[in-house]
Amino acid sequence: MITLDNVSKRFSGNTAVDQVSFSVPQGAFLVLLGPSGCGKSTMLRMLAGLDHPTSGQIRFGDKLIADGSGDMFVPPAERGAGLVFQSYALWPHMTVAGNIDWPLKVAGCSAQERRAAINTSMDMLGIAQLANRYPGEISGGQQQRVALARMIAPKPGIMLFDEPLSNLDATLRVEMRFELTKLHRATGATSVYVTHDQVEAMTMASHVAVLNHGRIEQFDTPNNLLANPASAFVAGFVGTPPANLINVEDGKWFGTLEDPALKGHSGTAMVRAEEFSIHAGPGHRRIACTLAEVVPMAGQRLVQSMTESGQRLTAIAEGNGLLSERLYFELPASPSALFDQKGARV
Ligand SMILES: Nc1ncnc2c1ncn2[C@@H]1O[C@H](COP(=O)(O)OP(=O)(O)OP(=O)(O)O)[C@@H](O)[C@H]1O
Repeated sequence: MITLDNVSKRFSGNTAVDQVSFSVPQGAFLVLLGPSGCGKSTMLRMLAGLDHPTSGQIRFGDKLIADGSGDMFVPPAERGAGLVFQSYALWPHMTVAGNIDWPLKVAGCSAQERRAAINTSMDMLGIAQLANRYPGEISGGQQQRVALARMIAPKPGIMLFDEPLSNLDATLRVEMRFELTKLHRATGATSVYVTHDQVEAMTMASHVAVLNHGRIEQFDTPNNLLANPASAFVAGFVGTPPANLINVEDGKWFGTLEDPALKGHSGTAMVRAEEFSIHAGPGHRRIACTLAEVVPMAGQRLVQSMTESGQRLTAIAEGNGLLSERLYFELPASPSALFDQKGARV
């Protein structure tokens, strides 16, 4: 179990992590998800022991490993946590096997233990045939596999990942997502994974912490984030495509279309792309748009368009029918969720 209790991290006046509390059970796959600069890496670095919290407490199981008061700080090497970064950080003068061996050697394992751990972790990542090559002689994807094998060789109880797939191309990323999920299951280690890619989060996580400006917007399962976003920020960040957030003024969609379902509300309303229907002409509950972009997606089309007031809307079009430049998006009978002017769910 990993527990954070009111953890904050300030860098000379700048608050990177702001009073974060959560707990995940042993064996969880926690994803820290959020836009650039929201504090994900700082949280991971505090778990790894590379940064000290300014206040609050971090526990692995029952053990206090860092306390903002400064009274307790377990050094990185004694936390039983392995770390993999976006850059593979392999030693260029050591072979693949030598790189994997390095942390085992530092930990003082016997030659026999080391040999067994190197072979097991190379087998798990499917890189045994590369054992005697140098990092300069293997591809980027293979280097990332070596970095992962090096991380799991000492059998860490906690695996920490900082955007490990961002240097890989799209096809390799999909393959490695699958490999990472397999690795997580096979090792049983609790994983914490930093990304700004919500597809990675949704496919791999058991728990997701959505971060914004150093604070947790929502801590939930991937399904609940999609079904019940706690804030406008979450609704506009997760999902493929993310939901539309439509401006509502005094009970009127876009400030112009009055609707009893919005009575008295000002803020935003959530409409998922699949809840709009697309029409060629005007009508009840329809808003005029200009076609901006059409993206084919799994037998359907993602249609991006712009309203006259400049709001970008996304809808799903079935089939291959021709779409004219002038379109009308029809609103559903009621919004899936309403958010107030500060973005909180109402
Ligand atoms: N060593 C540091 N000194 C000062 N400010 C820092 C330091 N490290 C991070 N920050 C600041 O803390 C905030 C959070 O940074 P952090 O790297 O944790 O964000 P992130 O969500 O991981 O971003 P990215 O996805 O771009 O890596 C940012 O405003 C950043 O500038």
